[in-house]
Amino acid sequence: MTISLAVAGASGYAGGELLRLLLDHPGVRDGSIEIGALTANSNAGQRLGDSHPHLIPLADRVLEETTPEILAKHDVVFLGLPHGHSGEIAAQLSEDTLVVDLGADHRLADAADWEKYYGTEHAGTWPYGLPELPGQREILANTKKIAVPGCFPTGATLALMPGVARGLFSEQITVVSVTGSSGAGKAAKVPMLHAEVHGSAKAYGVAVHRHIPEITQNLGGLTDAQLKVSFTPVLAPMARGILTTAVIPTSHSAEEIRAAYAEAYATEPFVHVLPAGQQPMTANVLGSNCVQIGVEVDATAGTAIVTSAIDNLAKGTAGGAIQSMNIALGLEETAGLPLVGLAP
Ligand SMILES: NC(=O)C1=CN([C@@H]2O[C@H](COP(=O)(O)OP(=O)(O)OC[C@H]3O[C@@H](n4cnc5c(N)ncnc54)[C@H](OP(=O)(O)O)[C@@H]3O)[C@@H](O)[C@H]2O)C=CC1
Ligand SMILES: CC(=O)N[C@@H](CCC(=O)OP(=O)(O)O)C(=O)O
Repeated sequence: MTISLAVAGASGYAGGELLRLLLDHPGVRDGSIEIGALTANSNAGQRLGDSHPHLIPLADRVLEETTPEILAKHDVVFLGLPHGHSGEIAAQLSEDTLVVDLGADHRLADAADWEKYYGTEHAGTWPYGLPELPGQREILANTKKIAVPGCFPTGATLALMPGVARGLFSEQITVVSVTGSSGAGKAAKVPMLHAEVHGSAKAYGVAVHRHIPEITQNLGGLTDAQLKVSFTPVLAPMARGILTTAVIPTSHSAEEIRAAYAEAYATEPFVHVLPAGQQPMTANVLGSNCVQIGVEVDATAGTAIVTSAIDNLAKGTAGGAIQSMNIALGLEETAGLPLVGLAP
């Protein structure tokens, strides 16, 4: 049986990255998965190649309107839409359709958190598409709805998970993530122009970024401790990549913490804990679904310093979405997901 798949928001960065990865998915290559409708908003009626000239095999496909009727004809629907647009569309799709939401709409469990940080009505909560979380693969293998994590929560959660779950850190967690500008999407305006971003770096969303409750939710689910999570994103002059630095008071040694991380991630295909003294670099993971993690301790300060590097568009969005789709469809989890980055 052929699985038919649609991508809503195909003209955007997340939709484009999904299609780039899907084109090399073994299911697409052997014909068992068919790329069906590609939909957009302002670009509907245009060629996909006008939005994504790099997607050469699909360049002449015409983008359709994003309607439930067009999406409903498919077994799998990816929603790469701005926040607040997935809930209404998803509600009009069949219960049997595997819907993978790349937006934030279904990530948070607490409606009050959603309303506080997003300012609209909460659409509901779906199983969270981070397979590395304890017990999550089983949940994803038995669901038809997946909320793909935000890019910062992916980098921060994977950087902190083993230390928090094993009680190696204190409750006060400080996270700073340096990000490339593609995280803001194609529709971003003046603040993302080359002249504004090039040769400069700036913090934004300070103390109010909407990924604070998502990171807190992920880490809070791993411990009974009352975590206090501070998160600050920093925009850097690069297109892709997120480098996260987490600083957490600890009384444990670097060797002990690194051994705990190595053990926790020993069987994870995409998570790589680096040896002592080696630090993650965004270039090492670009274009891949991989995460690099560095673990050090500053004994003088009494803090662990854990760093992680991801590609925001790959493991941080489209790659993570395909990884969860693979699990939900009973396919090889790593299918179609590059294990090697594009460095230098
Ligand atoms: N970029 C990233 O690194 C990450 C993105 N995400 C999430 O993925 C989603 C997509 O982000 P991204 O691709 O970056 O954003 P883009 O702005 O690049 O793309 C948005 C897409 O949604 C379409 N769209 C815009 N408005 C509407 C509407 N009213 N109805 C239907 N479609 C609409 C656009 O169509 P058109 O261009 O034709 O107007 C475009 O295809 C967002 O929810 C984002 O938060 C999550 C993690 C990381
Ligand atoms: C550079 C930049 O602007 N990045 C975006 C990250 C968006 C994202 O990954 O996540 P959502 O799916 O939750 O929107 C931001 O900080 O809002």
